[in-house]
Amino acid sequence: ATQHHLWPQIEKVTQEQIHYARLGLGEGGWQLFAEDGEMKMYRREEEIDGLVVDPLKACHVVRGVTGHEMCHYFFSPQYRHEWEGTLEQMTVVENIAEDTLVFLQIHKRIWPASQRDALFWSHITQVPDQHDQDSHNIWVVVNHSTQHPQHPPKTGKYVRVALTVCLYCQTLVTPPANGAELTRENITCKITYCAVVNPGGWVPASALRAIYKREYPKFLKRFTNYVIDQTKNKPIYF
Ligand SMILES: O=S(=O)(CCO)c1ccc(-c2ccc(C3CCCC3)c([C@@H]3C[C@@H]3c3ccccn3)c2)cc1
Repeated sequence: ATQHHLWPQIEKVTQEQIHYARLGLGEGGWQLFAEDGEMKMYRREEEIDGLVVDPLKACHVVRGVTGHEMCHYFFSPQYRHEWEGTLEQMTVVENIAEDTLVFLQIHKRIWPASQRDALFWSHITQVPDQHDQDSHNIWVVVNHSTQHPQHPPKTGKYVRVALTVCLYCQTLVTPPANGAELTRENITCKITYCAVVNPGGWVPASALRAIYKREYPKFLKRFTNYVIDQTKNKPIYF
C-alpha cells in the first residue's frame, strides 16, 4: 500500500519525542511548579512573539497499571470524554491506520482565554527499551498538530492551538515470590508526559500561566485515576 503523506513526519516527530521524554530533567532550566504524591510537574518559561508556550514535563509513577494500558486509554477516542475535563467536542477526522488517527477537538472556554480548538494526529506505538532490546515494556502516544483540507484553522469561532504532546510509559515488574502468580501489586507504570501548547492567539502571560498551573495537574491526575479505576478488575494488559 502506498504510504500516507503524513507518515514521514509521524515517524520523525515520534522519534524526536521519545528522545525528548528520555532526556529527563538533566539539562536544567526546568522548574518544579506542582507536586502531588508521586506526580511532579516541571515547566520552562518560554515565549514566542509574546505568547507563553511554556514546555511542560511531568513525571509520575502509577502502581497497578501497565504502560500499554495507560497509552491505550489515552489514545483511544471512545474513552476521552470520560477523562478529558476540558473537552467540549471531539471528532476523529481521519483513520490513517489502526495506530494512527487525526482528531479535531473543541475545548471548553477557559476564562479569560477565548475558546480553542486543536487538530492533531495521534500515534500509539511500542518502543524497544534502549538498555534491553528484547524487553517490550515501553509504550508511547504522540499527539502533534497538523493541517487538514476539510478543517482549516477557521478565523471564525475558535482560535486554533498548536501542540505537541508525548505520553511515554514504562512498565516495571517486581516478580512475586517464587511460583506466585503475577498480580497488579507487582506492576508499576513510570510516566513521562511532555507537552508544548502554543495558544495560537494572544492571552495575557500571567493569565495563561495560571491556566497551565491549574489545568495540567488536574488533567494528569484525573486521567491516571481514570485508568487505575478502569483496569483494576481487569486482566493485566501488557
Ligand atoms: O494531552 S492532550 O493531547 C489530551 C487530549 O485532549 C492535550 C492537552 C492539552 C491541550 C490544551 C488545549 C488548549 C489549551 C488552551 C487553554 C487556553 C489557551 C490554551 C491548553 C492549556 C494548557 C492548558 C490545559 C492543560 C490541560 C488541559 C486543558 N488545558 C491545553 C490539548 C490537548
